[in-house]
Amino acid sequence: MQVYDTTLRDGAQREAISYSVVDKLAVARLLDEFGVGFIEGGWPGAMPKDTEFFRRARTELDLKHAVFVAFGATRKAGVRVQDDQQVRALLDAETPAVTLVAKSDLRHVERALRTTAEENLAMVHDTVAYLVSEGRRVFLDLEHFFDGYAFDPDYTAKVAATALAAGAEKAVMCDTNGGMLPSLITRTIGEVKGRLAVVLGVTEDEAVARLGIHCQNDTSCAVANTVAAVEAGVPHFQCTANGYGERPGNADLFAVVANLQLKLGMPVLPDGCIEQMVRVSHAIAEIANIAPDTHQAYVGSSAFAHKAGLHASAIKVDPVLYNHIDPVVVGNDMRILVTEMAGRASIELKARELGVDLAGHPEALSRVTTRVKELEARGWSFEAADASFELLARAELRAEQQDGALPKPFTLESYRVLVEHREDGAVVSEATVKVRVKGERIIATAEGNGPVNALDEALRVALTKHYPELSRFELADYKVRILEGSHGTGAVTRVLVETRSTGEDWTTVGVHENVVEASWTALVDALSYGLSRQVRV
Ligand SMILES: CC(=O)SCCNC(=O)CCNC(=O)[C@H](O)C(C)(C)COP(=O)(O)OP(=O)(O)OC[C@H]1O[C@@H](n2cnc3c(N)ncnc32)[C@H](O)[C@@H]1OP(=O)(O)O
Ligand SMILES: CC(=O)C(=O)O
Repeated sequence: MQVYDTTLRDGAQREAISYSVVDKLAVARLLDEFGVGFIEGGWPGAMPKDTEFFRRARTELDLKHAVFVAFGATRKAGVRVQDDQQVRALLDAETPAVTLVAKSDLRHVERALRTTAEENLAMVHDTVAYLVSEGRRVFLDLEHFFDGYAFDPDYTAKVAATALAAGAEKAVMCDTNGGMLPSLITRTIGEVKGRLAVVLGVTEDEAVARLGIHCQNDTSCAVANTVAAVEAGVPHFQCTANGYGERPGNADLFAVVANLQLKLGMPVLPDGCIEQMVRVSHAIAEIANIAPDTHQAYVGSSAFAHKAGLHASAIKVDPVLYNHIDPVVVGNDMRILVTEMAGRASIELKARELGVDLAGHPEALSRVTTRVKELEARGWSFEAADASFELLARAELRAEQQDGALPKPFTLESYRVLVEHREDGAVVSEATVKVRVKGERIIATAEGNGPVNALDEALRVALTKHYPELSRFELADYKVRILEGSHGTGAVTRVLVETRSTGEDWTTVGVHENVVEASWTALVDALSYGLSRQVRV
């Protein structure tokens, strides 16, 4: 099976992606580590960056698994192949393999290329034969193959046969406009292999073994179409990391590889590579400057995240019951989400994940479950606030064990926040907190660029003497959402605070009609949680 990656060529045709040469080198290394068989690096001669990339790759890219491929078009109509500058640039790239794009839909030949059916066949033949004579492995991408085949099957099959007869290793059927469905792919390949077998004088199995598949994702079926082609006997498939590509994109390399390897038992990658899937997917997203899709199959952080209580109750018995694969196989993790849809099993599993054992404490478990549902109904959201959930679970566990309340690093007497709009337009916030810390009453005041920042600063001033570790805590993110009121109440504000300290981050939540009070709750949880992890309070 040939796993052919075109992230650096077709994937770069996605809106908003613009790789530098250094980015391209880094992506190529990641794809090679992932074990793909071919890496299409770009179109040398079409843009200076790609020409430069191929020049630098010669000395800077030491591929362990993959064959490096340059991409370009067949010679121009009416131009001798030896005189075509684009074809020259393909040779100058000095790659062991070249992929040529050719028109295979007669309408495109006549209307886009503005040439004859015969000249297009000659362009294909001459360019393939020339590059083969220069020692290159040649693949031919048949643009608009499926649309062309539906319009004029004889001509489209003839373009494929011409390429193969001229020495192309594979004729790759491209669903360029991405309009196919799996059943149409299967049916077309069934017919095409029969036609090619006759023209090439080989068996149908030998004919299909000379084909490849390249699917765009305009019907959201690119992965399914690719898998259908492989199931029909096609031994070469082209994909891009995370499905990046023109318009809605291409077939996602990771989903195709996982489907073939894990569902159909085809060993498409070298041993040990499939476990790298999540790491490679996210690293390429980072380089492409595109936030990873959390819901992407196999590699998304939500790909194995379970929210429904019923799921969790079965997962508690055996995770296999609600996961289509073991997430570890692709380098992912299962997660249990705690929300209003949680049942006792979800709460027990989530608490266990956070190191709180509620399994032997049915009353505490019930109370935490009820409390989560009540709070979520009032606008709280624990899904993204593990730290607040952990504090809640620990508090209920201590109550059941009659250990008293969860120790708090401080108790609040009061806080006050002022926002002053001055004559010169400056807006200054000032907060005063009065707290008791280890028996000492402390009053502290601080200014900030907003009321929450001022509160955070004042609290730190008050607590730092007793908890110097606080200086390492950094408020990393602060999100506010206004929620519709429910049960006759007014709107409420939900605040999520993300805090970071050395090697760790955690998120807490607060909800109130007043944004400052919601922020205060989230801040207090953030500091309490952080201190409970780092010092005994
Ligand atoms: C389906 C795909 O995604 S294939 C990959 C497409 N990728 C790209 O187009 C990205 C890189 N492209 C480019 O940088 C430029 O389009 C270039 C350098 C290739 C060509 O630029 P230009 O010479 O200015 O031509 P332009 O882009 O306007 O048109 C393409 C030309 O190639 C011709 N052409 C198109 N397909 C082929 C083909 N398979 N074989 C030969 N010539 C072709 C067109 O007829 C047109 O010729 P014309 O200039 O004589 O009218
Ligand atoms: C070649 C290619 O990218 C396509 O036809 O979609």
